[in-house]
Amino acid sequence: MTPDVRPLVAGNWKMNGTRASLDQIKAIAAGVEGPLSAKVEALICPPATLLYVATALCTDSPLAIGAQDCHQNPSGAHTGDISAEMIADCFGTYVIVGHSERRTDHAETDHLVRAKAEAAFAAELTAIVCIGETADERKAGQTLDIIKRQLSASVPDSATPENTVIAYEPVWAIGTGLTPTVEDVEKAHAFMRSELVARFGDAGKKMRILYGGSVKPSNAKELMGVANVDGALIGGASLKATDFLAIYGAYDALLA
Ligand SMILES: O=C[C@H](O)COP(=O)(O)O
Repeated sequence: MTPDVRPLVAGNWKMNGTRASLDQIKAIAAGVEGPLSAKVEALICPPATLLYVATALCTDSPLAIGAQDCHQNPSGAHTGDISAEMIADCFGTYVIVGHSERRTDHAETDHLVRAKAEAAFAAELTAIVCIGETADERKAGQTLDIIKRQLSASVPDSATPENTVIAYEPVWAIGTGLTPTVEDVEKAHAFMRSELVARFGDAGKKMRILYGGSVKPSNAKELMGVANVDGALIGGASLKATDFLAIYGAYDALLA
């Protein structure tokens, strides 16, 4: 955790979820009602097909709804893409950009990810900019070099604590059940904090840095308790309301 920074517990549903899954969103929205919501923010990013109906379900809820990607342009001939403006038009407030699955499946570069984050800012969305090393890069001892390059190249100069969240997701930890040691998470997050402060000054002290990669109810308290870990980006465990809420609820003990 970082002093005076409101953590964010975010779920990324990836390419999962149909209308039947809206019951999980309803349960999460109901589950995050209560005193903890003043201290910890909750977000679900369903597939784009569910975005509008999900925001409609959450109008009176502290649960925020976001999207998983946006195009870098505001409109135009880009079949199959959605713009940041369209997400805002559906009342989404966040968009994930640069997830490693997009970097791999769609060959997204740091330069493109930065342009997408800028498009998000223009539509008054908060961008969750994802970074993280692969297993080979880790084995080669390049973790901090990769983090440094991706942070510097993917995060726009106009980033602020309000419009930007960083999500550190070691690629080898995503969906594998593997997580870095607490010491490794602490080291990576301390490094990102120092890089953000060097670039953005005081604003860099307040920018949230999430950890993502096999976060589960069983390891949430330990991971969320690490210095400079300001929440989680959760894949698989966010699909079930009970698991998501158990992770969110880990802050009950951490903030007690
Ligand atoms: O965006 C979320 C991450 O890729 C983590 O996924 P996971 O929790 O299934 O490992």
